[in-house]
Amino acid sequence: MALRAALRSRSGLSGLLSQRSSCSSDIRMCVSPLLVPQERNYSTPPKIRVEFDQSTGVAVMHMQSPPVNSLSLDFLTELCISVEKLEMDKSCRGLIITSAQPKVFSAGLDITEMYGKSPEHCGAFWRSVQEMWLKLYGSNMVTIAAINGSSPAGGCLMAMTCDYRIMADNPRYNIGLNETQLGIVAPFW
Ligand SMILES: CCCCC/C=C\C/C=C\CC/C=C/CC(=O)SCCNC(=O)CCNC(=O)[C@H](O)C(C)(C)COP(=O)(O)OP(=O)(O)OC[C@H]1O[C@@H](n2cnc3c(N)ncnc32)[C@H](O)[C@@H]1OP(=O)(O)O
Repeated sequence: MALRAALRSRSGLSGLLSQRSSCSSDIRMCVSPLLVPQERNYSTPPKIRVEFDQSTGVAVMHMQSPPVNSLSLDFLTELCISVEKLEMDKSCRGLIITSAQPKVFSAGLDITEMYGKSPEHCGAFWRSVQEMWLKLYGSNMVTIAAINGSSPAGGCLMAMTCDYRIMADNPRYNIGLNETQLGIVAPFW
């Protein structure tokens, strides 16, 4: 419902994002090496589940945030912490990222994080997006996106930051960047 409201009010959404784009250099400098969980509600089930096989050195990260693994601040924070933990374990050489949700790898940025929120919240959210792709793109592990469902926009970004991508062969699954259709201008990075 909130997504539909946000899509109906494109100008509000793009306005907020273009506000952030005007201080993109500031954002770049603000990316911190460690994300501190700020709004994590520990009563909710984890959005990320990691299985690490010591014998192969390969970890599988299951994204399990119903319904569509949208990239909320909480989700991104958990994901980054999980990647950091694996990075610190030198026996972990490879990381496979996949979805535990049916038909969707990730729906991209959580629209509800950007609609009707304060500039401060949008700033924190955008930093967490940057942190996610920087962490994956710069990882020492071999990273693979096992794309077992649709992966628009931020979901595509996440997959692109991995070293390899394998996508399930299903014509119903889409992948690509659609932010101009949504009226979003991706800021400089
Ligand atoms: C290599 C280095 C490069 C570095 C570059 C750095 C930066 C680059 C900058 C930007 C690039 C990335 C930009 C990202 C922008 C975004 O991600 S904006 C989000 C765009 N996402 C979408 O438009 C996806 C919209 N959703 C869908 O298409 C479909 O929902 C789906 C994912 C294909 C699933 O379809 P399905 O039929 O199974 O489910 P529903 O459509 O019924 O949805 C179920 C439920 O989920 C809600 N929902 C869907 N998507 C989102 C979302 N993105 N955020 C929040 N909520 C979402 C939907 O509203 C439904 O909820 P309900 O109505 O309450 O049931």
